[in-house]
Order: sequence, then C-alpha cells, then structure tokens
Amino acid sequence: MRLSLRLLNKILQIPNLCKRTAQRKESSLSTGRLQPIVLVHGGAGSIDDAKVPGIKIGIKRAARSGYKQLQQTGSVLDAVEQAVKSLEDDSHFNAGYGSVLTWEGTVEMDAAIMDGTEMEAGCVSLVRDIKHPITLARCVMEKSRHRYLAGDGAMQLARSEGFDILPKAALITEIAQKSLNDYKVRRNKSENCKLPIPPGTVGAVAIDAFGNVAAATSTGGTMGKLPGRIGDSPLLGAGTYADNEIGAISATGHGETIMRYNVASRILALVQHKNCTIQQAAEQVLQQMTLRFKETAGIIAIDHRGQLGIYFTTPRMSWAYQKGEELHSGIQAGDNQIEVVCDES
Ligand SMILES: NC(=O)C[C@H](N)C(=O)O
Repeated sequence: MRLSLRLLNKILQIPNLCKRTAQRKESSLSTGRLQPIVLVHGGAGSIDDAKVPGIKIGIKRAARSGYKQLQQTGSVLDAVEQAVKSLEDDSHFNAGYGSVLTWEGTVEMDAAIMDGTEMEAGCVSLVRDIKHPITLARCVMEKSRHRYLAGDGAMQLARSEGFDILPKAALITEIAQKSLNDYKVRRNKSENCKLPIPPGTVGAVAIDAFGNVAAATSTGGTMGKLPGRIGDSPLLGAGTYADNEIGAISATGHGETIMRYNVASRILALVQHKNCTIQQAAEQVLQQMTLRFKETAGIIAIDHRGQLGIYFTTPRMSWAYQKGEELHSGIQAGDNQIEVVCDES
C-alpha cells in the first residue's frame, strides 16, 4: 500500500508542500453531526462591474434554493441539481438560458452531476433546446445504462424522458448574440485574437450532516467555439467530481487546460494522499496550472468533513454558500460577505 501511494505521488509529481496536519479522521458517516452546506459558483473570469449586482443576486439565490432543497429532501444530489437549475434559469450565467454561442450562432451545452456516496455520475454534452442540462445529466445517471451521452443520443433521452424541447433559439439572449458578433469582428481583424473565456459556467457542491457529498457543473462552454467542442465541465476528474471519502469539486475556467491538467482529481489526490486541506490543495493545483499553461481557472470544493475550498486564478469568480442561517458570498479575492437568512419553512 505504501509503495503504491509513493508511486502514485511520483507519477502525479505532487510536491510535498503541504504539512501533514492530521491523520485521516474516522468516517463522518458514523457521526451524523456535520453542518450541511451548499456552495455554488457562477463562473471564473473577468466579470464586468456592470454585471456584478445581477450576478450577486443570482448566486445567492442559487445557494439558498439548493440549501432549501437539502433541508426538504435530505439529498445532496437534489441540492446540487436544484442550485444549478436556479443558475441555468438565470441569464446572468453561461448555462441554460444565457449560454454563450458557438461560431455558428447555436447553443451547445455540457453538464455533469456526481454523487459521492455511490460514486455514481451522469454527464451530457452538445445538448440543445432544453432548459436544464443538469437534470438531463442526472437522467443519464438514473435512467440509462450509460454514464455519458452526447448530441443526438442525449437529445433522444431528453425526448423519451419527457423534457420540454424548446423552439430553436429560445435559449439565445441578445447579450449572447452581441458578444458573438463582437468577437467575430475582433477575430476578423486579427486571426490571433485569443478565444475569450466568458465567465458564467455554474456549479455546486454540497454536504449533508452524514458527510455525503455531491457535485454538479453546467455550462454553455466557450464563446465562438467550434460546433462539437466539449469542455472540462462534463469530464469527471477534470471539471466535476465527488467521492464521500475525500470531497466534491466543481471547476470553471479554461476548459482545454482544466481537462489536460485533470484539475479536480489532482486537488482531491493532494487532500487524500498529502493531508492538505482542500483550500491548500486548490491553491497549489491552480497556481501550478496557471504557471505551466498560462491559463486560469477557479474551483469550489468541500471535503468530507465539511471544510471548504474556494479559489481562483482569474480576476473574479462569483460564489456563495449557505450553512445554517449564514449566507456567505464573494466575487473578488478576499471577499466574504456574511448575511443571516431565515427560511420560512
Ligand atoms: N467559463 C467556463 O468555465 C468554461 C468551461 N470551463 C468550458 O471550458 O467549457
């Protein structure tokens, strides 16, 4: 066992930067005394000041609606799905309604959901004309014999499971159309114009009182992407992951890099094998990724004891979480605004 861990660390080339703080605790599954938390993000990137107020409202609403769902059904999977649905409905975010457009002016969405208890997962890519790709991802997990469906096959499942298929262009907002037009103008002026990563991918992680965790991520991808392009969000171990023995993660940022660097797996490996806190692990992996690839990203994460990791190498990332009556939120490094909220239920 020792040998194989050493070997794994060598293969991953994990530097021993994190202190060994504690032995792994007994499974929290036996205690049932953790404080449930739902933590969400609304994408990492350069967020315009003008968009901040709307994003703040949407991100806090999503954390609260996921938390309420957790209280009602006790299911972390329901909680992350509900939080992400709330963000998919909100045009401030690049997921569901408000998704960015492909070079052809169409919407193609990716999503994944993962349950840390059974390590069950569902993923979809190249999904069109449905409001909630995250629910379709869950459907893949629960209703199909596969774990990942893309394109026509995913749409066929959506139809057979009774999803509303919206008229073409129903998910396209004026802002998304204008951003694509502007990008095409810039790109025509200079071939080298870098593909922008519009923030707004959304994600959620949650933990219940027993230490069960789940993760979910949903996105329209990158603006002006080629049709058929798939990002990191639906790839398990890159943009999304959950394992009750370690924790749950949702990532956002430059998908082509996050998938190559296997961001979620690397962070969880540091927590599991190096006794890093999830925050230390997130900082280390994202800083290394940014150094090596010159590309940026952000993550939200929760470990199996309910410790949080929130970190980004982009200028901003919107996030919020509810824990009991406390609603925490932020958008810039160092932010942590705390409000007390009371749910009527
Ligand atoms: N804004 C994002 O987070 C984009 C997403 N990671 C993708 O590459 O599809």
